[in-house]
Amino acid sequence: MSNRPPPLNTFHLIQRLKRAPAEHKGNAGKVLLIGGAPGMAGALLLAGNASLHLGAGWTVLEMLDPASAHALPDQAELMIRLASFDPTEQLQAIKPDVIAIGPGLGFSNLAIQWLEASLAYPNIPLVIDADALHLLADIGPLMTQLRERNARYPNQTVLTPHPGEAGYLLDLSAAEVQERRASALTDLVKLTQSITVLKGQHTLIAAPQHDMLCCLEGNPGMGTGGMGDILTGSIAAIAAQGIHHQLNVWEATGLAVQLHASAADSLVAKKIGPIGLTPSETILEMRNLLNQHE
Ligand SMILES: NC(=O)C1=CN([C@@H]2O[C@H](COP(=O)(O)OP(=O)(O)OC[C@H]3O[C@@H](n4cnc5c(N)ncnc54)[C@H](OP(=O)(O)O)[C@@H]3O)[C@@H](O)[C@H]2O)[C@@H](O)CC1
Ligand SMILES: Nc1ncnc2c1ncn2[C@@H]1O[C@H](COP(=O)(O)OP(=O)(O)O)[C@@H](O)[C@H]1O
Repeated sequence: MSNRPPPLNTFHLIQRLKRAPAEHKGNAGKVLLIGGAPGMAGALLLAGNASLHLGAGWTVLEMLDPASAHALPDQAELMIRLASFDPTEQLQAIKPDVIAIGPGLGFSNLAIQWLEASLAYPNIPLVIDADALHLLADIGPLMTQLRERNARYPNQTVLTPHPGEAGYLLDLSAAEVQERRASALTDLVKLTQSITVLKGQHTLIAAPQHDMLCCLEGNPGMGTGGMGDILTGSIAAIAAQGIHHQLNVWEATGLAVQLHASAADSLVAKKIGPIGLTPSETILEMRNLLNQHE
């Protein structure tokens, strides 16, 4: 008998995202994405593109790289601005419905300040990925802040580590995490008290209030830099729509994980990959799947 957790089965949730005729961008929510330090602006742009194409009402990027913090003519929908030096004040001004932080964030003082301010921002979905996970592992008070946030606002915070990041949080190597993925995820949930997505082949998700589920879709074509960044933007966009469409953060996370992996499978079935499959192509296929099932 297999010990594998039950499979993710989320596509029935897509109906809840169906838009009523009078709906407007306010009903689809405002996503704020934070990251894109020098050399890694692409990570934040990919997350932003995923948020845009997965249906967020507004997608705002706080870009840490000054050279990249300007509007892009071919992606004019993205509201790209230079990351403020006063994150708390900026969050009060933007009033996001969902925050996602980490893609290409780096480890600067400003990155730390943005993570502190995001953790302190009350009671909205918060997705923490990539370099922000390293900061949580390295800086004890940030981990304490995360646990306090989860005690106050349960089921609102999502962590999306790949095996390397999971190992960093647990003081294990990526290989050790891979040897015992399910128990590593249980340890991560205990440590962080968050909805946690352990990425890699057969992505696992679990939370303090939810049993573990396993994504059976996905393929090695997904091993391309930026593929995780688009998952972060997708979770944020679906969680943002979920606020007015009765989809909670656990459901939004599961749906994004399954859509992401299924989109990659669908592209491979069309011979677009596995070799050379790109995150940008995967975003567009996720949008196709979302609208097919709507
Ligand atoms: N266009 C851009 O601007 C992009 C910018 N990006 C940004 O760059 C920053 C750093 O990200 P990164 O990709 O450079 O390295 P990072 O993810 O910290 O570590 C990689 C190591 O982790 C492990 N590992 C990972 N997956 C595994 C698995 N399934 N199974 C097993 N192990 C696995 C593996 O460790 P190993 O096995 O080698 O010990 C691997 O070597 C971050 O901010 C990101 O957002 C990127 O998103 C790319 C596009
Ligand atoms: N062999 C595989 N099978 C299924 N999914 C995979 C495989 N390799 C990578 N993935 C998926 O691709 C994504 C890679 O994310 P991540 O490592 O964070 O990328 P990046 O940091 O470059 O954005 C994750 O969602 C992971 O589950």
